[in-house]
Amino acid sequence: MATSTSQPRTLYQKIFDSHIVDEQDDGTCLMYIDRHLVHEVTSPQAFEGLRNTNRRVRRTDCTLATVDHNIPTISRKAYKETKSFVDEADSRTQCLTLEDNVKEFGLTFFGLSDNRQGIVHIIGPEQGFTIPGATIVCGDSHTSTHGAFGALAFGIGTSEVEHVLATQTILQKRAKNMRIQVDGELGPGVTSKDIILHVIGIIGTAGGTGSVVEFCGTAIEKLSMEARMSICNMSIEAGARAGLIAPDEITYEYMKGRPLAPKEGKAWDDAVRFWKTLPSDAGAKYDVVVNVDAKDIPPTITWGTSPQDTVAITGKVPDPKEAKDEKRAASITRSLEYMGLTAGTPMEEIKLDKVFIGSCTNARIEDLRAAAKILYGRKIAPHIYGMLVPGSGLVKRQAEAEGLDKIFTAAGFDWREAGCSMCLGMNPDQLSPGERCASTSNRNFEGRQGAGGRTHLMSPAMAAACAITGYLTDVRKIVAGTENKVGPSANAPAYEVQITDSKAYLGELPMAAPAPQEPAKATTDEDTIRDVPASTTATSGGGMEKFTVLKGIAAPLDRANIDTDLIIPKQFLKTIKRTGLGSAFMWPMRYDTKTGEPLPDFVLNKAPWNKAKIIVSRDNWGCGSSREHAAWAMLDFGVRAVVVPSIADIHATNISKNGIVAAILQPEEVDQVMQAAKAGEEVSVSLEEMKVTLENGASFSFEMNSFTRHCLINGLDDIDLTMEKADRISEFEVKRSAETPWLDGFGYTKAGVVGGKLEPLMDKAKKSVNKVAGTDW
Ligand SMILES: CC(C)[C@H](C(=O)O)[C@@H](O)C(=O)O
Ligand code: SF4
Repeated sequence: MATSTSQPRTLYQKIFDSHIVDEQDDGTCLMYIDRHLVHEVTSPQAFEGLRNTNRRVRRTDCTLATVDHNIPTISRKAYKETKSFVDEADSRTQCLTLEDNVKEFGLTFFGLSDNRQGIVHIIGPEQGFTIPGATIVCGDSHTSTHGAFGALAFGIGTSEVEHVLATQTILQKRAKNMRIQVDGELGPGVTSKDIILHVIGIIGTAGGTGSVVEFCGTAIEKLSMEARMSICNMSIEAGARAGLIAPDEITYEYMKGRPLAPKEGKAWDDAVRFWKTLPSDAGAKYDVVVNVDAKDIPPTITWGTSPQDTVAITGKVPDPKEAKDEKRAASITRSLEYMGLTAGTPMEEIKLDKVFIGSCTNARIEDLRAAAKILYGRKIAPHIYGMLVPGSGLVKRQAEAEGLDKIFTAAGFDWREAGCSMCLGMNPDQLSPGERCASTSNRNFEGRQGAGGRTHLMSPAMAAACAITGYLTDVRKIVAGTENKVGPSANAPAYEVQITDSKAYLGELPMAAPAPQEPAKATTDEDTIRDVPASTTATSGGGMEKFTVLKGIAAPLDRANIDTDLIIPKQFLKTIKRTGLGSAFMWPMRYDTKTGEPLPDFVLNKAPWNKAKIIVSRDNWGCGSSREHAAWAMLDFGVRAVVVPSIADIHATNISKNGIVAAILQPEEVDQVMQAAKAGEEVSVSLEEMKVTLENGASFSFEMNSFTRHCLINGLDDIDLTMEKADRISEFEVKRSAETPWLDGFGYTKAGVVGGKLEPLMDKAKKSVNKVAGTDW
């Protein structure tokens, strides 16, 4: 089915249309993928799949791998090899497994000995691997970050990672177009992080579900690339499939000279000419438009356990009595309890234990500069532990060249090595139960930074202000010297820092050649889920069983926004297998997080629901991370269907790839299924009739894309189906090479390094001076 190109189109539609390899009548498209980023958590099972089927990686030149989630952020001075450097056994196994896989499949890899290693969403843009107009995927939900370049970038699950590795394509349906327009001037102390938190507060964590969001307006156009990345990064927290910002002169200036960007000369000129055709046409239609006035955005933080729980720093903890309905009141009450907060408390009276400045949202050089501006000449409060984790080895080097590390350490921060760190705590950087943290990361879910930990999201400048007073703090007061808490020097001297060009280190090669590794040892399932009692249900273990009609007990999980961190928390993501995760399903709600003992009152621990085949829940089921482990845990527990009013996009794909059906019903219909589930009645889900039926005869229809239904009913592996289209993919590649040749092949040469030393790139670096104290926001 050809798409008409005569109509005005959005940026999203243009990129989508130009990447279609094949389209079926039901709108399912085979989309070509230009760039694939790979990390250690979501790739082991995908490589195993390739190995089991004797498949190779189709485009090694378009695939870039790094380690980021599991690695310790302690000094690497003593690093010799991963085997002895990563203490925790399961983390070590995942890191070593990736090292083995990149060797076996011939991929470019930034390992622990490479200065270019870092969080996957920081290194892609840094290297120029992220390119306007491209399609970019990674087994990670924050792939949306790369949309800041006008690239269509989205997170995928592990089955899709395998699909992309094998075929360089992915199956996609067209999303809705949503425009979020932010016009006007931002107030003092307001940053791009405040913009995105404010927007999520308005539209909610499901506001963007099924849509690709384009951010535009004068406030967005003025932002730097790094600030734009923070916004697109968190579009996944708004439920969007992807976030986009049209490329412009700021984009081209950022890209120029990066190792993998088109080289200056004809290649560069051709690429820029092409990129200039990408912005949305005048008159392009959007399904939803949200307008925001920049002056209405305050410095914004979160108070609760969802990124939509936002409040101005000058505000108060919300009162459930003022909630719009009972469901919202119940959810506020639950969040307040978890967060240890009392309704009506002024936010600035809330005392903190830790401050984390890091993550793929806010660990770039400009974020560090913003924090340094506030911290210069000041000390963090005595009761605070402050952790500063640069997003990549190159960001770290850059910060050190500018003297920022000295500002941080003089203030009392711990200056670490690059990685995801306490954003998610898959490594040792974690909150202890009850600890409260000001964090520049993107998720404040229950247990996100450590079981029982409490997270308040905010910008780097705000986090720095919080570190100084030890309380949630309005950064504007620090700048004005009017804060009234523990004493920073109100008259901290103005400080000027030489800011070197942030491309100065891009040509660098690894610190040392990694030592040869022994093959990785497989983690046992017992190791991975050692604290959890065994599942009472049979383990199906991966594969895709046919689905026609399912009848069984439905377990009621009567709450909205059950995120994938709740479905399966981080400690269970360290497995390199797909099986054995059933006993970890819904772990934070199912077990006492301190003792690991099952909570007898939790529905999945009680008959008859401990044998549930169906889950009934509320809005936005499966939001958050792209971890397919959530689907594997459900399957292993015995769940083959979910009945919900809405479901997050990536999770929906993940469960369908594992033979689990999502029946999306109207909220009132879900109410009835919920009642039946609570009564312990059996529910039937028929994919043949596309109906959910209750024991009392009530029956509700649901819809599903016909290709997904066909695969589910027949238990088909879509990699096999795509492999049949190999000729079409090859034809597409020939066309791509002719039209956009800069997308082919890796640009790494030794050009950036002469005799082991940096080329004059460093000398060429523009030097600029930036005031780092005062009010120059
Ligand atoms: C581990 C990975 C699957 C996950 C994601 O998809 O987002 C992680 O990066 C996160 O932030 O929760
Ligand atoms: S959100 Fe956190 S854990 Fe996920 S990729 Fe970003 S830094 Fe890593």
